[in-house]
Amino acid sequence: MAEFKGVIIAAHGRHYMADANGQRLQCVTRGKKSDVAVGDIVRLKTTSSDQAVIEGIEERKTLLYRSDQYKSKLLAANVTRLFIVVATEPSFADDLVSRSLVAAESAGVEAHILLNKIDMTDALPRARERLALYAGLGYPVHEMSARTRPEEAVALLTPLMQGQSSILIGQSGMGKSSLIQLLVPDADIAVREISVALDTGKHTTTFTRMYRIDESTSVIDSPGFQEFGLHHLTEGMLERAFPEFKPFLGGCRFYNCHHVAEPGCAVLDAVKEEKIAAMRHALYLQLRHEAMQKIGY
Ligand SMILES: Nc1nc2c(ncn2[C@@H]2O[C@H](COP(=O)(O)OP(=O)(O)OP(=O)(O)O)[C@@H](O)[C@H]2O)c(=O)[nH]1
Ligand SMILES: [Zn+2]
Repeated sequence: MAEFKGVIIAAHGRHYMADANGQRLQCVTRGKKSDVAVGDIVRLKTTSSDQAVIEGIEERKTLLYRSDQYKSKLLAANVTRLFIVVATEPSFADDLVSRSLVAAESAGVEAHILLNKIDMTDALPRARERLALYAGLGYPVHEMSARTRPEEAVALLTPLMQGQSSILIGQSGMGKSSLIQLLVPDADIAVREISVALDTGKHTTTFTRMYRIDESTSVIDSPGFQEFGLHHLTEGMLERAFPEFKPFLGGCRFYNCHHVAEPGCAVLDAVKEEKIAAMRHALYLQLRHEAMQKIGY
């Protein structure tokens, strides 16, 4: 049987769904391997009319993943743009926004922030104020209301997503599902089909899936997350994932400065002078600490 190519459009544990020229195939990997991610282009061999085995993974352009002390979890492959969905209410966690930005930077993925629920005007000024930090770092922040101004939200997002492989991530309750519904009107049906095929039962929101919008445009919906571990990042990757550190990186007294407590550290000086936000430096220290806890996977 000849090999052919497909794209992984859903993953649930070690069960995958691939799309090969419009045909949906349930897939498994050979052996115990589970290193396949949604968005991967895979080489397949059919085993029955709607099933296939994954023989290999084509080289990835990008790979987003999370990790804790013990293991890492692939989030999505070949993504070119990451959208972090936040809302005026409930309020969002800066820690998760920054971790997502660090993940995007280290994967070479362009990150944007979507501020949803701007109809909740009481909470809007505070949300804007908090997001000014990220806008100041160069991350585009786009405002919308999925519920009260859906057409405007679609008009804003369509050109941002055109020709891109996007992923939407966000904490629960920010309106990510509402935005996906606007962008992919038949998302519900697609999800039901996939969850029957992959036998995910009621857990329709617990798996990552990709929707094709047109030939060159796709969007990945990933489950809401409360934690975003980045234990896999090395110190060198970490400092480069904070764009605001860049102007200062060559300026430390010690060439191998860790920017923790060293004398003559240009990064620490910049924090003192408020050129770098203290909160972001604190997260850098936290991520550095986490990376050192890595047990090896
Ligand atoms: N006021 C207002 N409410 C919104 C807006 N967008 C979504 N909501 C509401 O916010 C709640 C959460 O929206 P969802 O789209 O389910 O949020 P989610 O981020 O997908 O959350 P999970 O499904 O828990 O991951 C729902 O009650 C939506 O109706 C908006 O623009 N304005
Ligand atoms: Zn330093």
